[in-house]
Amino acid sequence: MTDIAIRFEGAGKTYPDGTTAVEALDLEIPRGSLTVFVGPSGCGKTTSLRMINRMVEPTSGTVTVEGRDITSVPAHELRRSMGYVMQQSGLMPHRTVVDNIATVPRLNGVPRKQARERARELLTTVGLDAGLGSRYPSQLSGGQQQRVGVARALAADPPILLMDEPFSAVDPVVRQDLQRELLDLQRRLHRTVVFVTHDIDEAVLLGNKVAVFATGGRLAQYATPEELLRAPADDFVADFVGRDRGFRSLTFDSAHDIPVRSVAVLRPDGTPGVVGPGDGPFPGGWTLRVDDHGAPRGWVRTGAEADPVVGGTLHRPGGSLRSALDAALSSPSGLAVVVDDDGRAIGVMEPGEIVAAVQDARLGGRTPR
Ligand SMILES: Nc1ncnc2c1ncn2[C@@H]1O[C@H](COP(=O)(O)OP(=O)(O)OP(=O)(O)O)[C@@H](O)[C@H]1O
Repeated sequence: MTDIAIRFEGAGKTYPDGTTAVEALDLEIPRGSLTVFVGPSGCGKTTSLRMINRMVEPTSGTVTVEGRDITSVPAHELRRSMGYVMQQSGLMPHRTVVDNIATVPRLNGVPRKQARERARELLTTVGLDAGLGSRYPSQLSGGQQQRVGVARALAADPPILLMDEPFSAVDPVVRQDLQRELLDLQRRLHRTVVFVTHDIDEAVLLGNKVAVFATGGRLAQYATPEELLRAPADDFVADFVGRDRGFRSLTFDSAHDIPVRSVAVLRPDGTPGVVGPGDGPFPGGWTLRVDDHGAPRGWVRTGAEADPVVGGTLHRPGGSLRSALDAALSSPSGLAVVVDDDGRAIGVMEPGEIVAAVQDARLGGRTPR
């Protein structure tokens, strides 16, 4: 067995009205990976996804799944071997949540009781209370319905999961939860997931590989998120990925070369102290207030009697350059606070040293545009 689960070879789709939805597509999707199809509206992402389960038949070329030309597999059989999740969860309104999830296993001959038991288990897998199983879809929130959609797609334990803009109809907060849970799920289950979105941030967050489609159904670039951000293949990809891509790509650079400096601290009982590798001088003229456990509680000007200015994200050792930069930019003192796994302050990073590291990262290996 190769490590390729799905292979498009010159696979194209031209509709009878002459619209070319997908130009001859060559693409290999590795087994166990999460591959994202991304691009503007109408560029052929959904059509390409649907060619995998024969909801759309290519007009040229072939699609193979696990080495088999899919036209040799009856469409209904093929679809049962793949989970499918779409934007509107597509749940059947007159069936309970549990029976919705159990649909495909029942079609595959699993006895009702067993299928329902498994359905309840799956509810917990996707982060829902098993008690919701007896409700009807309309009695769930949009985010809950999408989770049920994912549970239903997983019910037959398919090796391949096709997801067509599954999170785009829910609000941004719920969407973030769903994205995090999908990543979590994928870490445990290692399915071959093909995920369609028009949101580049979602693509970069979720994808092991990202296929960027351009208008007219052309594949503009197929790369890891990191490659995409660092070296967009052409102007179309560069524009689509966006101007702040350099900033986003810092997520892939480590901050480990930036020295952690010591900082003056003030404990709740008023005793001054120092955390960090040395005993000064302390950068920036600021003192960090800490609580009894040493967790940061805000900044005061050294020597000044004032309420601390709170705020700022925290950086952890091993974190990315972006995390260090975020911590500095959001810190009232301009110093990035570094904390250990227990949240205790262990020092600071100076903004000048962070910026120098950002410049180094940009010069080393970035394609200037
Ligand atoms: N049945 C059809 N007949 C004719 N043209 C079609 C048909 N289905 C889709 N198309 C066209 O094919 C092109 C690609 O459509 P597709 O749905 O794959 O795009 P998409 O990238 O998924 O878009 P979106 O993000 O808007 O869902 C579009 O121009 C669309 O209008």
